[in-house]
Amino acid sequence: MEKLLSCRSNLKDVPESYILPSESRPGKEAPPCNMVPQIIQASQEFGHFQLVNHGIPNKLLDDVMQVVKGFFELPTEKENLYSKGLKQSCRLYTNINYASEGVHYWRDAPRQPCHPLEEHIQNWPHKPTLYRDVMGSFSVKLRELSLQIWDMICEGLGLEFGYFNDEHSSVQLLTINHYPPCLDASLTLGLPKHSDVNLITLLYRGEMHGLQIWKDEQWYLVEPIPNALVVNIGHMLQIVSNGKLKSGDHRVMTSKEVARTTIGSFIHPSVNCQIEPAKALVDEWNPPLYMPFQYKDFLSAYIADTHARLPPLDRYKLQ
Ligand SMILES: O=C(O)CCC(=O)C(=O)O
Ligand SMILES: [Fe+2]
Repeated sequence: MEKLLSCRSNLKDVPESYILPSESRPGKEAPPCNMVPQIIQASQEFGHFQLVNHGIPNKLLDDVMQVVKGFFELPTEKENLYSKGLKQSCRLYTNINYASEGVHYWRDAPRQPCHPLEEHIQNWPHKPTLYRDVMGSFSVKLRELSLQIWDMICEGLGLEFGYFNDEHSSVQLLTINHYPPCLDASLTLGLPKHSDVNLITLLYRGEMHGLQIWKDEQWYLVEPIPNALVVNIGHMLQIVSNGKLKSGDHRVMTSKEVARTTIGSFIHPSVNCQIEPAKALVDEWNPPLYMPFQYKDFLSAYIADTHARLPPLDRYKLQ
């Protein structure tokens, strides 16, 4: 009969019969997949990628979808948050800028600042009851994930780790995009062609179709992958990377049959942050492509340029 392992107290070596063949021993597994080159390539070619196995539990993602859908079923919560004043930090608005845009877009969107959480959460909607708990945990996890992705981007670009962990990332806005069913989806858009203005966006959109990206002069549907997050490179990251990464144009289609709800976490610089190509990426062979500016100046020029249909980065280009 075999002896119990726990009774063999004075072994000097591991008995032959326990030794695994060398290829199956622990430590011989394939090294973890290095995602850095893939992230850099996707950010250069598309300005977008999808992230799976990101560590945010599926249960939290399900809860998030439930509370945001629940929010849109509560007329009073919506009315409380609805605001025409752009100064209100946590507000529900419709379209992009209803007063000034020529054509309206088929979208309602609560927008809520969320970093640091304790400074903002008391202004968030009260209902559904779990809204603050669930969205609070989600926003913290999305921010951590954004910083992790940045570390990978820093590694890929040759920037020091934590390059963005200062006023480049001091603002985080959570936007819930709600696109109700539309009588004729061929006549409308949920959002027009745009690139996000900020540095990086993480978008959770459940399993619904609707998001398209612009590449090589045509629109491509972004296939929903269960529980994946879409990552968008924004205009500011294009500038800081001195054009090595590209902000990705995208738009949102509407649907006649179903409402679609998505949640975006937008990491912005502080309004006074100086934005410019990172010094480590500029030398005599790689001159800066953009001039320095303050983020708040970019934001006001962006609105004017969008109305005038001018590409928003052109006014900062050096060549
Ligand atoms: O809802 C989506 O699929 C995209 C939303 C988006 O592009 C945005 O909020 O900037
Ligand atoms: Fe966007």
